[in-house]
Amino acid sequence: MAHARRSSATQRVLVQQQHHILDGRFIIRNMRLVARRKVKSHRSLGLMGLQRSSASYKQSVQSIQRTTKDENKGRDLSTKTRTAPLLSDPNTNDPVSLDSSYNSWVEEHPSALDSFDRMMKTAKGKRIVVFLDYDGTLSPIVDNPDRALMSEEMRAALRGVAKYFPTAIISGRSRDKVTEFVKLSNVYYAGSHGMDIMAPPIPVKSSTAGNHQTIAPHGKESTEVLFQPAKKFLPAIQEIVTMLEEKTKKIQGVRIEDNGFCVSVHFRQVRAEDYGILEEKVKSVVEKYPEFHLTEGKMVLEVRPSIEWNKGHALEYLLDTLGFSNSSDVLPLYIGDDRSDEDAFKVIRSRGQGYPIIVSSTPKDTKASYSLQDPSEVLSFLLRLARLKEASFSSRTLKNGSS
Ligand SMILES: O=P(O)(O)OC[C@H]1O[C@H](O[C@H]2O[C@H](CO)[C@@H](O)[C@H](O)[C@H]2O)[C@H](O)[C@@H](O)[C@@H]1O
Repeated sequence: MAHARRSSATQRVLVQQQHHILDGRFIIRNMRLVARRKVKSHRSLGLMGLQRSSASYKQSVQSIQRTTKDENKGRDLSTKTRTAPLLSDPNTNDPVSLDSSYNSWVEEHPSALDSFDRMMKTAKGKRIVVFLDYDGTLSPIVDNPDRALMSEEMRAALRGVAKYFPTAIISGRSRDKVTEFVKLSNVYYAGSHGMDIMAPPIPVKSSTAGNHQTIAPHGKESTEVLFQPAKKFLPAIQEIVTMLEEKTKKIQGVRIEDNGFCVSVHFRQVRAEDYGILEEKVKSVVEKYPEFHLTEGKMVLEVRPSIEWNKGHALEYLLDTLGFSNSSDVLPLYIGDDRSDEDAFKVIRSRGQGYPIIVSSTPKDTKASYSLQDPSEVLSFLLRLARLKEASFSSRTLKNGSS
């Protein structure tokens, strides 16, 4: 029984590792490594009876090369051709026909770049508020979470967007970490999947914040306040971090990341055969804390306090604090790549206004309406968004100047 459980866990991690390889395809300096791993993964999948044709393997390597070359040029890639990536069904592990499955998924979740003009037409007269996830959205997925740096181009594009639209980043990272990565003062930051928000001090609807209080960290004069609905769990979280470090220290490749109000257990560099034992160890820690639960992200297990608060709540909270609680003409736009972003997608859907956009190069079950393939497409989208305002801003200035 335990063996069966472990081998299905091992299969799952192999599939995730295969997807990780796709995630890693944006990193130019890792290109060779990625290609080598693909060969390795190709072999492992072959051992599992998941043979893939060498033609499709070649096609995937060519696709990696094409993408990295494009990124090298560092230009607006909004017009680049979308190539269907390599894929196996994450539920069944069966190889799937790449072009057909990806293309039919894109029909249901059209490219936000291709749909840009239409989206902006609908947005006319409405106030766009931009929400972004960090990892896998603003920065490419990499092996070492401490090295998930945002490019200077992305930073400049984000700065441009934030100049014209209220902009917030809602990340699973600790707020300090994501602030340190992004380094921009004109955006709002929410860390720990929205459980740690630095927001404007405008009173929020009681329905959004519940009984949770805000704190002005810099005294009365502060222009921002802290909202931390999971504060009471901090001592337990510290215990959990220590316990996880202790219990997993013998498993090669594990990384424990203290994200403030939640904890990440990274297994991206753990050998597939060790995943089962790691999962058991993590579960045995979480079982000791009934007020916590386990969730899964991209090759990461996350321990979170069981409070009714997620990225969706954080989005609503920020809209309120930004002064849009009763506004019918606000248009939230959320771009994210991971499972926790689905909570924000759902909120936008239920509001019946706004654009939930998923970043994915593989078909996925999602509540998002639009898609972008990877962070390079996110960059193109942000550049277009900023340019749109810049253009209308300068034409208005010209008009005013000439009259
Ligand atoms: O909500 P996010 O900002 O997307 O944060 C979710 C997790 O992101 C980070 O992990 C992911 O990115 C790493 C760096 O590319 C990668 O190594 C890891 O496998 C991914 O899961 C972050 O390190 C986690 O703590 C966040 O929970």
